Amino acid sequence: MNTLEQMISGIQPLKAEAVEAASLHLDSLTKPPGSLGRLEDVARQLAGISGRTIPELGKKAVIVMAGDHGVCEEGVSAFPAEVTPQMVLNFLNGGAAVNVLARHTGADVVCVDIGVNADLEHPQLVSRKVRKGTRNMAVEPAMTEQETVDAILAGVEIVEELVGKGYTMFATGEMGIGNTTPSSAILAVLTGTDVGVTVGRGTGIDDERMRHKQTVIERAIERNRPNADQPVDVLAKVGGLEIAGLTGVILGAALHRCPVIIDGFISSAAALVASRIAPHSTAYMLASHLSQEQGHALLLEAIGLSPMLRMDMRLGEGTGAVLAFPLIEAAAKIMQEMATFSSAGVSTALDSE
Ligand SMILES: Cc1cc2ncn([C@H]3O[C@H](COP(=O)(O)O)[C@@H](O)[C@H]3O)c2cc1C
Ligand SMILES: O=C(O)c1cccnc1
Repeated sequence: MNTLEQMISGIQPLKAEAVEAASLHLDSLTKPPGSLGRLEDVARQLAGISGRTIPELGKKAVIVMAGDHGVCEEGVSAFPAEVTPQMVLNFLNGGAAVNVLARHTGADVVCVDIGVNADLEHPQLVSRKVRKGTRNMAVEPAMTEQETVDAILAGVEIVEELVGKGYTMFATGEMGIGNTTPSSAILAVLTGTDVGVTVGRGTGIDDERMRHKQTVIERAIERNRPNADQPVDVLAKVGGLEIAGLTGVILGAALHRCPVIIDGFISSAAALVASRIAPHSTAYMLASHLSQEQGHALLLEAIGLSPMLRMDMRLGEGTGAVLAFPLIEAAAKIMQEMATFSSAGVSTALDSE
């Protein structure tokens, strides 16, 4: 994999024959047709992704991309930027919410420094720093196009390495104080929606600060004039390093025919960009939960995804996505373990033979 263009051209649609074969298998199992609802949709999707009627899942990882944001200078978050590197150390020591939930669901946490504004060293840290934080997008473009492409390709490469180590399923996670601000900007630009609708409370800002956050985002869009038809331009001008890295993770998962579970608002902004860069990539995505962040429902709708869980969470880190892992695995087990009408000697519906 060399360039963004080569990578994009490698992303293929789902295998239609495997989806069809999975549908037939689902209807042969000892249950009324369709009665397992969205688990059946997931089973069909897993078949189309892997090309195997009966999917087999291996190791799973949540990739937590961490980066800082120049726009924090404008006072858009309830927390100071120093929290980003502090939380990275917390991830590496296993103490953050995503670590607990990933342990609970049997997933590994892969923590990546893609753009933290601090010198970090730790044996478990994946160091892929593109630069120390973005520039303040309210003043100038957050990143150059080259920095943006470098961050995307870093995400693709991390997935590639994990695939080589036997990982078959990925979840997106992120840490970056201020990152709901670029996420709202991306949503506004790529969907042509007013910032008043896409802005949200993030870590918990009050009404006054949220109005200020809205004007900061509006100023960033006005100053930088991102081209809505060029998703990489949007990502560069009003995005973030961890968002670009996650766009790469999602594209990398699609390239390697692996399911990728999308977390909350920020991860979904990365997914929206991925869907605009490579429309086939959406078929590899599963939306885990509906975040409380205003704008998340609109964001998922813009990608064409429907969330599996409603837990009123608004944390990020990949916390919602790792909680959805067992549901995906449950769908695969239905395909692997359920008896068919003929094997179990159960009568089929009245109007069939
Ligand atoms: C201790 C702490 C842990 C977090 N883990 C995720 N976030 C979440 O909050 C940030 C986005 O919200 P905003 O745009 O308002 O800054 C991101 O870092 C996101 O991952 C956290 C935030 C804090 C304070
Ligand atoms: O939905 C999210 O990912 C989210 C929402 C608020 C703050 N941080 C993350």
